[in-house]
Amino acid sequence: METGYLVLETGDVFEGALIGKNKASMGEVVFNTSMTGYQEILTDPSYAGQIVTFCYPLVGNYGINLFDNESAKLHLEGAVISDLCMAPSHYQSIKAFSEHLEANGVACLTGVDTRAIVKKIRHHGTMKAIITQSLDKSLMKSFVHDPVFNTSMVKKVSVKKIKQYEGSGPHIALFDYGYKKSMLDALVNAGCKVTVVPYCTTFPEIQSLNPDGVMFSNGPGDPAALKPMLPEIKKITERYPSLGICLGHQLIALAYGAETNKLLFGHRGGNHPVKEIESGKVWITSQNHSYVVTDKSIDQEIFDITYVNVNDQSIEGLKHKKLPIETVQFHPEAHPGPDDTQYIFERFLNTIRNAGEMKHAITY
Ligand SMILES: NC(=O)CC[C@H](N)C(=O)O
Repeated sequence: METGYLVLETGDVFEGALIGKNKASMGEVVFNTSMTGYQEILTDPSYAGQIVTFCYPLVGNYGINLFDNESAKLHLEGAVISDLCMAPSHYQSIKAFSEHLEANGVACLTGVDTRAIVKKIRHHGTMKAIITQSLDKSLMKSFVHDPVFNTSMVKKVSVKKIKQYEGSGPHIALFDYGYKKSMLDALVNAGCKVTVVPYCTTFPEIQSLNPDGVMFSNGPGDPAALKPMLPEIKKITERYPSLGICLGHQLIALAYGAETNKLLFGHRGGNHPVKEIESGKVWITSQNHSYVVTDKSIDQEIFDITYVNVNDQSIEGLKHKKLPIETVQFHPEAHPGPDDTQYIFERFLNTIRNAGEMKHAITY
């Protein structure tokens, strides 16, 4: 293995061993506190443009299997690991983490003090970083010119054409902003027919599919980058029972006039406690996001706040007061992390079953 470096925007340099892609890789450095689930994290499209620091010290010990991919590709820009296991042991393992990254051209720096990196991120916030083989000065200049931080990555990860999955239950249009397969699985396993649609699908295009409900998926980047789509999202949610998850939640809130802001270092992990306001119950949730809906920007004439984060009181869920629209910031589909909040999918499907008459409530 060759020597490599993680260089942060602050100028801090961490030396380690480089595997995967041997040239420079740039992204926004974030950290994830999950103890397992590295394969799901590698393939979650919401990590596009990011370098993920794994907080759990041992990664790769159970290898890579055929079942845990959340999408067909690895989307992250790079991985930073304390202790990478090169000889995995698990009956389902088909290859090692290092082989998987090498085959997919993703840079990985291992043998670094990830605790020190996490401390930097917690203090300065998520920031630009490079995984590199050389400490060439010209590389550092590219921090200033990185397009990744200015454009929407949703376009890159979304399907280009609609894709259908047959089922005998309700028909759901699933907006693909970079959806995780577990989200599709939750619907298909419940018997739904699912039509996955590109991120830029308009209201008339959704109407022509005649769905019973619409789901707005997770996805990478700043939700504000999808501003041109907000009027369409508003019309769609006024017409069809809707569920928004993570980026989908943020977009629905924006469409109804709320604002989003960026947390200092986000929530990424498998044990984020979230309080359900109505029942007072605390659910342990899977999370992966930087942005949140700004609480003061929510019009409480339009939305009830349904969930809040126990650690920082940030908004974790909304419910429209009149229309069947529900949104959650966390990931009920889990993978990785606990599936305690899977009931949100069941509730959505029950809402659809009870909402038949609403179809004609608002017409255009
Ligand atoms: N997982 C997601 O959908 C993330 C949403 C958004 N990209 C954020 O970071 O907040």
